[in-house]
Amino acid sequence: MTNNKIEILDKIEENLIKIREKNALTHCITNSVTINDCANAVLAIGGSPFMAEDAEELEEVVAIADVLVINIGKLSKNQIKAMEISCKKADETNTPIILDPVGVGVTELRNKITMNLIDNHNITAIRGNISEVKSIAKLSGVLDESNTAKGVDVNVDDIITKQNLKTNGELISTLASKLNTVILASGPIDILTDGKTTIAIDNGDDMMPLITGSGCMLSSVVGSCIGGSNPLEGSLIAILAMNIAGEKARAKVDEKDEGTGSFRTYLIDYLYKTNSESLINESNIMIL
Ligand SMILES: Nc1ncnc2c1ncn2[C@@H]1O[C@H](COP(=O)(O)OP(=O)(O)OP(=O)(O)O)[C@@H](O)[C@H]1O
Ligand SMILES: Cc1ncsc1CCO
Ligand SMILES: [Mg+2]
Repeated sequence: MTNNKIEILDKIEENLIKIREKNALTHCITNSVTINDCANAVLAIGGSPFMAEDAEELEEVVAIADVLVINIGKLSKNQIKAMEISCKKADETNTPIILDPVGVGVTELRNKITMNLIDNHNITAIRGNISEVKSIAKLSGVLDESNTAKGVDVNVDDIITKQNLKTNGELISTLASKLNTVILASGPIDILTDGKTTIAIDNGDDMMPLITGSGCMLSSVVGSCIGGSNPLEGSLIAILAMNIAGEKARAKVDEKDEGTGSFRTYLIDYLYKTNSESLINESNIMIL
């Protein structure tokens, strides 16, 4: 991708058309807490969700899928096996794999599963909160020490701010190069990088972390967008679509004096209403 902001924004319209035309079959192995929100988010952006995880059918599912999303939020023995079978098949069929390493750093099991997936398969993109991304940096030998996430939530000491943006950008870019993958680290400001181009995205709303699964939904939407375009540009559309939908959903709940339950519904509504004009005009991105 170019490092020119105008050229990056110029590609949004054609990529969003491609994503909608492709209607990428998005195979998700994900946690049961937010699985329904993920399926609805995929439909809203223009993908086609397929949540399958029984070993018996997985090779057939991956063979027809455009993209595979792996979310380790609520692991079970069956799911771990499903992830291994699906990723092995996805490597054979060159199907992009998106990894959401929920809670990596918090338990040994999550560390083991995450690093097994990263070390043994072609991961196209990793989407996690900044604590999760830093934990992977530590496990990969790119960072000496890291805080741990608070369960599935970011550690407050890690939150991306204007002050630590450059340092975080450099760290995540180094990690992306080392792992040969795109990384999208989320928070109040998000950082997206493939190791060559690094973009900060300052959109979204502080109500987003107050509903469960805004990150899981984002990872699934990243999957559909990558399946319909390409890793870096697809991830950029996904994060802009989610965060601008978040901003509009917040304005709507404030206007109607509502709360987080309604916010969750409006988030899907505005994801569905995503259009390139608003992604371009309302985006607040900076090339690092
Ligand atoms: N304080 C904030 N202000 C604006 N946007 C935010 C804020 N916190 C998170 N977001 C947005 O919310 C979405 C999810 O990011 P977050 O870092 O909370 O993911 P997560 O911790 O993996 O979530 P979960 O595991 O609950 O699904 C991203 O689109 C991110 O940009
Ligand atoms: C709350 C929760 N617990 C395991 S997965 C999940 C969804 C948000 O990541
Ligand atoms: Mg998460």
